Amino acid sequence: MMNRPIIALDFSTMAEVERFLTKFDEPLFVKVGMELYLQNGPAVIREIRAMGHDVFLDLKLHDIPNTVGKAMAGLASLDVQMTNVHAQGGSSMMKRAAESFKYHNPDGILIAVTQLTSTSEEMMQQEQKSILSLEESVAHYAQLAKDSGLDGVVSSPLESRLIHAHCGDDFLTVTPGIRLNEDSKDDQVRVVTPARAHALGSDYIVVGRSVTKASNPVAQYSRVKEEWESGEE
Ligand SMILES: O=c1ccn([C@@H]2O[C@H](COP(=O)(O)O)[C@@H](O)[C@H]2O)c(=O)[nH]1
Repeated sequence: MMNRPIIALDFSTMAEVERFLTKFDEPLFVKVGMELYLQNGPAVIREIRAMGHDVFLDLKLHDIPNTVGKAMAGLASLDVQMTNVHAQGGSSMMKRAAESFKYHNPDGILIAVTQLTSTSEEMMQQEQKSILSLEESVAHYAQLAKDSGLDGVVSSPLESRLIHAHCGDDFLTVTPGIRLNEDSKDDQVRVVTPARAHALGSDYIVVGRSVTKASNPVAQYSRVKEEWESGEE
């Protein structure tokens, strides 16, 4: 069975979140990112969990190992199903994050961001002065995350096959950069449709504005889910 699409709740206030979530009459898997968490704090997680939804807390921690390990202990106690760090923080940082997260939340999923879906190969080479191709860099960070004890990575679906080939089918690919055919890319660079993400073997898709900005979010979510599950546009 396919995992539910994860809906990115990129709102500023809890009132907006409540208005959005009360439209749905099923338990969802939602993502709380920096916009919502940094303006509202841990209370948003408690409220969303109390409504019966699963939560991916997407704060992309990236700091020295001690700081990330201690911060992760706090996040893990929030009863979230998934959270993340930035793989570019390195293996020591990821190992400390994994030890801390798994100790407090043994059933939770810990993943690492490889290269943001708003990053292109040109940006990597010109701005990060990377000598690797985008795919080489994603594969490298995925392997580093696996070796550090993490459960999977964030990438575009365009790299899901490559990650599974390097790290195995059980290593999770959690993939934003999802757009329906008629949608604008906005600030994203590496985008595909839900059906294409299915064909490319992603384990999870993360969908934000396609659903949250739709005139009928419930109908749009059903369409995303149907495409994702069937693999057909
Ligand atoms: O590489 C990444 C990592 C995280 N994200 C997050 O996913 C959603 C995508 O939102 P859309 O509106 O569907 O573009 C957003 O919360 C990002 O912070 C990502 O896009 N890419």
